[in-house]
Amino acid sequence: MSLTLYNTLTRRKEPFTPIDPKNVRMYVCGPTVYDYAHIGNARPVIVFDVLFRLLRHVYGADHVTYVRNITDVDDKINARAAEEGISIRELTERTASQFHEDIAALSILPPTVEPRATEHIDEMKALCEALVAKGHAYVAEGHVLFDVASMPDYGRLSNRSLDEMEAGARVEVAPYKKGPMDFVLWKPSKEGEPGWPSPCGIEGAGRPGWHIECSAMSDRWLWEEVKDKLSNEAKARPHQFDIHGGGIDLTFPHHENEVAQSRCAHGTPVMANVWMHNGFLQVEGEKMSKSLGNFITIHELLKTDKFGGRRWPGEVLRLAMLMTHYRQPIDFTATALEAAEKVLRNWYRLIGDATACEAGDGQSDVQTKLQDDLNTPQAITALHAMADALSNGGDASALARFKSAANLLGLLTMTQSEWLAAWNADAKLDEGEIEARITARLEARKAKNWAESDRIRDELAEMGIQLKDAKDPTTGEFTTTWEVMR
Ligand SMILES: Nc1ncnc2c1ncn2[C@@H]1O[C@H](COP(=O)(O)OP(=O)(O)OP(=O)(O)O)[C@@H](O)[C@H]1O
Ligand SMILES: [Zn+2]
Repeated sequence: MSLTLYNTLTRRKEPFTPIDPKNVRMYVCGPTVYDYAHIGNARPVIVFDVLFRLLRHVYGADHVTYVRNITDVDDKINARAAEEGISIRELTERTASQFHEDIAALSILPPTVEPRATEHIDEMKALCEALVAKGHAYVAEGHVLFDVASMPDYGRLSNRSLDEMEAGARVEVAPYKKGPMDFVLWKPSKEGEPGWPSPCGIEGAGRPGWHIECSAMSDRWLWEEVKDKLSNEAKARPHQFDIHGGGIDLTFPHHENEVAQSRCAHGTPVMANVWMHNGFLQVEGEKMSKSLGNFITIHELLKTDKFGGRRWPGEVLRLAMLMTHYRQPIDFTATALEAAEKVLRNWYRLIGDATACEAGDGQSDVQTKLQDDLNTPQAITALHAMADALSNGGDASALARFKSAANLLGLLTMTQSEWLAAWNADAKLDEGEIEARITARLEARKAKNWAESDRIRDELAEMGIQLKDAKDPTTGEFTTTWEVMR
């Protein structure tokens, strides 16, 4: 077994060695809960779910702690709640439960811990105090600010020098900052904004900056809560953990600043050993993002016909996403979803209602490929090879091996009946709609548009509707009837 991962910190692929193999620890930045998550946001959730599954498989399910937070205090949240005229709590609760509903449909395992920022304010304040006491932060006009000049290797993660950053700083610098790149750890809250008693002798209420939230939550759940059960080697490396992940846009400033806060507060050489970043999901070459307005939400993809004129099963989105390596950009298209759906349909047909089982003997090619920096495209190729072999005849254990190899990617987690039933229930096709599609298909046939006619047949089959074509022996007329597949 050898797992290699690309590390943003060293800019190369390296063998992964956990600090304590009995307690592998990973933190991934979760959503800021003020709006529906878009499918770009789904990418880190899916990618790190695959890594979580792989780590559990390699080190044992009870030996991996995965923390993915919820950011429920942020100025974007305040603004949205005010806009909608609802309380912040109402907005964050609603958005967080929508997020959970959405990602459950993508077969995402729940993380070990899902901490909320508002439940860790004391830890954030303690970090502010420690940073001020050690001369890495200062108080100015009700703010606590991190003094980046106090950290000699600030910029190491994102590979940029402080001079370069300062020269490029175009934002207007607040007059109370010592240096233009100094960032906020704590800021004052006005009447009506969420606030807590401030640290560092500041009077009045305030709230944390975004970066300090992740430094506090990762240390609480990956060090404080687990330190007693760690190996002696791991105890000798306090406040450090194995893997920290997120989208590539978080490298700077968010992760750079997390590193600065955590290392300076605890006096450590690293915050996390391995930093992993997924590439963007793009639309016509541009990052899918809320601010550009070019986004489609997970909810819309699953429940409405806004993308490609139809609804899509969550597992299709998951497979389509994993067809590209996590560090590459993905250009998102309906064609990719269609291709993924076709593959899944075939695979489900192949496994039928075989129930899940653990792969007993040996390591599959799928696992080997995943262990090479999560090479999901090659893992999927390996799954195709297993599927081909199976369709030429295979015994129950070959089937079980195929299914558990697919499970490692979070695929084929259901039986074929469950998949059809889930999709049918979701599609809620009424008879009128089925008839309308059959008419459309007959028209396509008349026009000799075989591709379209096949597409409609496949689409209905996907929803569990089987078509039967017949020619009337007397009139020669072509007719189609349908029935629900069993
Ligand atoms: N288009 C995208 N492709 C891949 N990952 C993305 C994309 N957009 C956001 N992410 C990731 O989603 C996670 C949640 O981030 P966050 O809640 O800050 O979203 P966001 O950056 O505010 O979205 P937006 O850029 O649309 O405003 C982060 O790990 C971020 O890197
Ligand atoms: Zn974070």
